[in-house]
Amino acid sequence: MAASENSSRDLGEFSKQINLDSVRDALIRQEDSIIFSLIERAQHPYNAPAYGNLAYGTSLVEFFVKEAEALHAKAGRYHNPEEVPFFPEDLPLSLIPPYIFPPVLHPAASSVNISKKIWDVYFKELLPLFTSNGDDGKYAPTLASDLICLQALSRRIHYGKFVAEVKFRDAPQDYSTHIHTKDKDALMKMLTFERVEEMVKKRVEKKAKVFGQQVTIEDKCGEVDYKVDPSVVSHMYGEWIMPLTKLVEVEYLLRRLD
Ligand SMILES: O=C(O)C(=O)C[C@]1(C(=O)O)C=C[C@@H](O)C=C1
Repeated sequence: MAASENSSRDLGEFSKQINLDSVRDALIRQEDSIIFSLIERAQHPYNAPAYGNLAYGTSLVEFFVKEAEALHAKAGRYHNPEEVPFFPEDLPLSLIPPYIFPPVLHPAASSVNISKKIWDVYFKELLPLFTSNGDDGKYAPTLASDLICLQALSRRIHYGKFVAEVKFRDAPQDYSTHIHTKDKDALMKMLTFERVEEMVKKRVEKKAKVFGQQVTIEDKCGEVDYKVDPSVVSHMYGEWIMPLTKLVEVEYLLRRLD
């Protein structure tokens, strides 16, 4: 749909329809993208030379992601408030007319960007957990897979802005008290649902089992070999993906009354 086709009435309606169930549904859907992206990346070993510094001070991965983001920016990817670039500096302008996204978030949302943290966590913590040691020399497909992983993780984690927005709308008075006093711990406590987090960890483990099985025509008995260890996926969610989503939620809420 072209920009001119989304009427302001439709945009307003959408903004009102979003609720905790719908944002949680979006997070559940994004689990599929994350798990498939990990499975794709796990086809290759760690491939350290893709991440080391090149002679002129950058790495192959940095070059690859910057160039890809420049192309995506020209195609309008970052008009979408769900998409946050890793290298926002010097991105080219979009060549296509902007699609007008429903104005769900507070304008200060655009200043919430934890891409650098996500980048560090992905390369230092996550990648070594789900790739084997070694170097197959196939750096182009490796980096293409890294890009998809990074984008899926970033979209999920920054989606915390939408989650925080619906939580704020559901209890504006309670959140405002802690926002005024900048009480990060109280905000973190208010937005945390341990029971939901346990469900997320169990579900992603199950999805990793279903999506990561070798499918054969004959039924096989015995040990199943998974493409990515399902318990590692659950661990990643518990240790990094959900905590970073909550960090985004807190950062967004702190700016919600600006
Ligand atoms: O579902 C929520 O309420 C969220 O805030 C999302 C999320 C998550 O990252 O999955 C984060 C915090 C909650 O404790 C539970 C789950």
